[in-house]
Amino acid sequence: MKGIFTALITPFHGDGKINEKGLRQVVRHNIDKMGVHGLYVGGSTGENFLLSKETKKEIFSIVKEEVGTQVKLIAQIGSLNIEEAIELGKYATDLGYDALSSVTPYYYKFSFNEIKNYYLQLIEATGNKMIIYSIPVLTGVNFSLGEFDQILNLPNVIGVKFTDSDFVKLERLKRLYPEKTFLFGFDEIMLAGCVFNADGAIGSTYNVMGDKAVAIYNLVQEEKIKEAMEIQSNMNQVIEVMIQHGVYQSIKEILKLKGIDGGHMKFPFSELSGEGKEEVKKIMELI
Ligand SMILES: CC(=O)N[C@@H]([C@@H](O)[C@H](O)[C@H](O)CO)[C@@H](O)CC(=O)C(=O)O
Repeated sequence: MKGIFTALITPFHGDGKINEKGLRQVVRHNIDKMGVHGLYVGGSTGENFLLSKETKKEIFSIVKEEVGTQVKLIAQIGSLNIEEAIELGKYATDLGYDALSSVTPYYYKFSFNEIKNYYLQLIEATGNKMIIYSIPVLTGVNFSLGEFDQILNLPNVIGVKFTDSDFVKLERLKRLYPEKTFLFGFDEIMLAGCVFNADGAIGSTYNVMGDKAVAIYNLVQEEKIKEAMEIQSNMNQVIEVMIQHGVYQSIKEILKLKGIDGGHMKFPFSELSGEGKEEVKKIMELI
């Protein structure tokens, strides 16, 4: 479970239903053109938390059918509803997903023990490998090192999707748990994550710049940091525009300009503005 994983976007039709043709094209683009090592399916980027259980299953199924065993597949199955999370986890496991992932339970201010029991129940019920999706900026859940120690020692926990800029904690975790996998979650500083011993990265922008992320990942292995920094800087010029106009919307627009059906957003997300389309067009030469 090392390398670059794309947090897969989900193309929708205007009525909010899955655009299957577009989804298959996006999967093919990630494998054949971006050359990423795996796909992280059902994450934030996939607009997952806006979807019904049935739609989530439809996505897991289409993606697995398109991918086969060409790249590694991680299914983000986390939900505030534990029964739904377990059902999705069993479904993705039965489809043959290499590992599951779950966001830390959010919205209510759960205690650490409540969060630990959530993962225990999920792991026991699904019987698959588990990657903890830690994203304090969106969930407010920020494990201490001691709490990470307990979480990482739960059965079947193989690692963490570390979407956090606390590099001291990242370096410490990898040093204390060298056998666990830490996949970095901020694309704009993924070079720093890899230099601080992350085992790779998971990110939304890799749908359109995954080749650059793979190049950075490889250059870090070769200790060519200066070259890697040039690519990271180039990526960040694009990401700046994406953040200004909507990351997911910008990704779908870039794909469309490349002839791939990125589809619509899921309500209540708005579509990319006219200004955003103009700004995205201007940065196409950087991608
Ligand atoms: C909130 C969010 O979408 N963060 C992205 C990043 O890839 C982010 O889009 C990127 O760093 C640009 O800011 C990922 O960490 C999220 C992710 O991997 C997911 O879709 O689950």
